[in-house]
Parts: sequence; C-alpha cells; structure tokens
Amino acid sequence: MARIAYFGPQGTFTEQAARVLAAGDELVPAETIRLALTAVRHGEADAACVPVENSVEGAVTATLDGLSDADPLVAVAEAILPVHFSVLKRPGTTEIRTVASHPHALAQVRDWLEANLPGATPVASSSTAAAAVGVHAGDFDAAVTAPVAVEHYPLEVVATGVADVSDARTRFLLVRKPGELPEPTGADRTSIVAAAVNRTGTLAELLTELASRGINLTRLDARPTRDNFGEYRFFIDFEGHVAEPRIIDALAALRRRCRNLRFLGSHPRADGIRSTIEPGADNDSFLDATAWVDAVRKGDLA
Ligand SMILES: O=C(O)C(=O)Cc1ccccc1
Repeated sequence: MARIAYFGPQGTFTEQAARVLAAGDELVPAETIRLALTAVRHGEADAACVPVENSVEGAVTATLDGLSDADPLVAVAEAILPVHFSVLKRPGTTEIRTVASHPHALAQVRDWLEANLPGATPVASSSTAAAAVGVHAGDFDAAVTAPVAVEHYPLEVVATGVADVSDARTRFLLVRKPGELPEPTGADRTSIVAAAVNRTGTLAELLTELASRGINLTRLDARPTRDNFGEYRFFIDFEGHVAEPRIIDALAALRRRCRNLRFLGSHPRADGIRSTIEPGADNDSFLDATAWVDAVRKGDLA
C-alpha cells in the first residue's frame, strides 16, 4: 500500500481530494503544503496530494513555490472538487467574534460573512481543518471548513453549502518523485515552470513557441524568483502530453529559450477535455515533417 502525504490535518478539502486520487492507500496528514512535498522528497511518503488552483482565488502559491524549489517533483494525476463550505462553532457559543480559515476559503465566503456574521473578524489559519482545531481549542469562535470537518471535530454546524460563487472548484495534484509517467490519453495536461532572461519580449517568445505549434494554454501564473527583485518565473499549463511529438518539439524549443526550465508533469485531465488540435499541428504532421527532413538528409528526397 502506498503512503500518501496530504495537506491536512484530517478534514481538509485536500484530504477529500486524496481519497479520490489515492483510494485505498494510506493517507498521512502534513501540517503544511511544503511539509507534504518534503515528505515525498525525503522518501517518507510515495506521493503527496496538494491543492494547486482555485476557480475563484487562482493559484495556490505555496504549491507553486514548493514545486519550483528544491528537488524536482512531477504531477501524475489531478482531481477537481466542487468547493462549498460549512461554518462550524463550539457548542454553546452564542456570539461569534472571530471566524478562522485558510485564506482561500475566507476569500470565497467574504460576501456570506458580511451578510451573516457582520461583526466577526476573519482570521487566517494554515488550513480549513486547522481552523476547526483552533475553534475546538477555544482560539476562535467559528471556522469555515470543508463539509467533512464536522465528522472529525466536535463542533456544531452554523451553516452549510456556503459559497459566494456557487460553482467554485479547486484542482488538486498528486505529485511524486520523477519516474514513470502516466500514459497519454488525448485529454492530458502538461505543466512547466520557466525562468526566462529579463529582456524585451521574452514571455511573448515563450508563449509563441506554444502558440505556433497549436498548443492551447490552460493556466499562466508568474511568481518572483526571490533572488532578484523584478525577476519572475512563469508557471505554464497547457493541453497535451510530453509523449506527443508536438509537445516534445515545443519543450525542446522552450528549453533553448529558457535560463531554467523545469518539467512539472503530464497527466490526464480530471475534466476529460480533449486537447485542441489545430490544422497542421497534429502529431502525425510533426512526425511526417521529421520523416521528410530525415529523408532529405539521407539524400532520398529533395
Ligand atoms: O484548507 C483546506 O481544506 C485545503 O485543502 C485548502 C483549500 C482551502 C480552500 C479551498 C480549497 C482548498
């Protein structure tokens, strides 16, 4: 049985995602995203489950930074979960003055809090379940949590199904040390992080390498390199799998252009959306073009 570290403690949204991505495996909570990734790097876990992107708040920066620093890790699977929150309090609490949660959760219930708990002060906690632990310990009056949290902590439900945006979703990754990659399915996502030299047009050039090969982007985020003020690295997700000739061609071009390029994985998309294939940019066209150049080099064609 594999050992899977997840961003915990018990009762987080990430635990729910880990149950989808690693059903039947041993799930081990880690206090932070970074610690979940470190457990894999140190060989204490076979894989880690971490949140990466939210439809309302965008990138989970702790995951982006954690994947681009230290030894390489690659995503081998993803899950997309709908995100609706419960608000929990200690039994007997009559006045709610503080409401704790993960910053991504607080940002997604801002309107609800204003309308329903107008006097309450939001307090950031390391995760939604850590907020529940804090409420139980008496540190806060209420917590914004995943619906399952109430099964783990002896708290009382104030409200369920809370969400300012009704179809909010979060995408989670299962990451491992580099090794065998998942097979391509035709509905895959590839992720990279690229550090380009800081001069006019570099980002446009990187994106053009993808666009000119008909490769559709699914996400673009920038994070500071932290070494030099004003220098950024770009997290780019796009349709396709590193086993495909069109993606191999694009990655080779990006490798030439980047000061630093890290492959963060190719895996099936949780939404099953098949890659967009532009006319003349299908894999057969890339194979055919390479075969033509080979034939020319051998003197078989002109
Ligand atoms: O804190 C959690 O429960 C997490 O798994 C992170 C998170 C926070 C808010 C929405 C989705 C995931």
